Amino acid sequence: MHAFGGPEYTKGHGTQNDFVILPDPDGELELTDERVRALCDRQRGLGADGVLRVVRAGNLPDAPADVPSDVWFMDYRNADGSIAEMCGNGVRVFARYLVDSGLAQPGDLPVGTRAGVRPVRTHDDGRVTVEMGQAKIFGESATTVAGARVAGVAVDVGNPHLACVGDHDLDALDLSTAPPHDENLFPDGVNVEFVRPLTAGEVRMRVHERGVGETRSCGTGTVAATAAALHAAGQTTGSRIVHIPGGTVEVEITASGSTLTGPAVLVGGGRLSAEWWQNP
Ligand SMILES: N[C@@H](CCC[C@H](N)C(=O)O)C(=O)O
Repeated sequence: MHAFGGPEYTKGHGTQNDFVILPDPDGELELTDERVRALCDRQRGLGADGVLRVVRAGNLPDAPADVPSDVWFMDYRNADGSIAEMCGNGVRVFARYLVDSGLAQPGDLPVGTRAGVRPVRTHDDGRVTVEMGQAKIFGESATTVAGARVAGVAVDVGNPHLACVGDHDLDALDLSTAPPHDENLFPDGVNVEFVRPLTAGEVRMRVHERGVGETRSCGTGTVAATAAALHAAGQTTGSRIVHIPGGTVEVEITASGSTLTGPAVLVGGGRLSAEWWQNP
């Protein structure tokens, strides 16, 4: 057996939005953009949509001041190395990792993110519920698909989204490149959801994620999609079952916040090669 000798990792996913989890309680790993890109690369690395570093908030210099220092902080990176404020599927997988590795007790626990602390509840059946905060609709906008304008609403779920609700032919959508967006409304880029209402209370969605590309699920995206679907139906509160290519999640939006419930799976883990980590 090779003694790989590099950092520990675990691979996990939430509705097939997949992550490499790096435990680093003291914030000692030098997590460069290049290392993140290499880890997420599906040919030269482990392959993932993003990286979740597990660090005590007090040991991460850029953790927001309102996150208590002893809270476990999800230092999230997109596959291209960029930092995002929030990742809903990531929080579920992160909480599953904390519980399964003995860093937290099952039940209710807080997870620190760049969008603030997110209260989480782990369930016995493997699902995890995350309190996602308010999904704020802050404007109307549009993108273009195959030369045609597609209208949507701008939604802030801690990170930015353009959620387009309509009678889309989701199977025919080409999301191999990023749908164009209004740079004035979304100066830091945007995650774009195409949402098709099904029967009452259910929608289907595909997503192109900022810093990643098309993914099989996006937790914050499902919350944005639900807020947009409710808005299109003239409502501000309610719930939706959201079907994404990687599975199904449940979203509820109330007057004061929102919740996301879905599965969180740990696949396995080991150690990276120390040599690869030095020069990935
Ligand atoms: N997959 C995530 C969202 C990850 C961040 C996003 N790509 C961004 O840049 O905002 C989720 O499950 O919410």
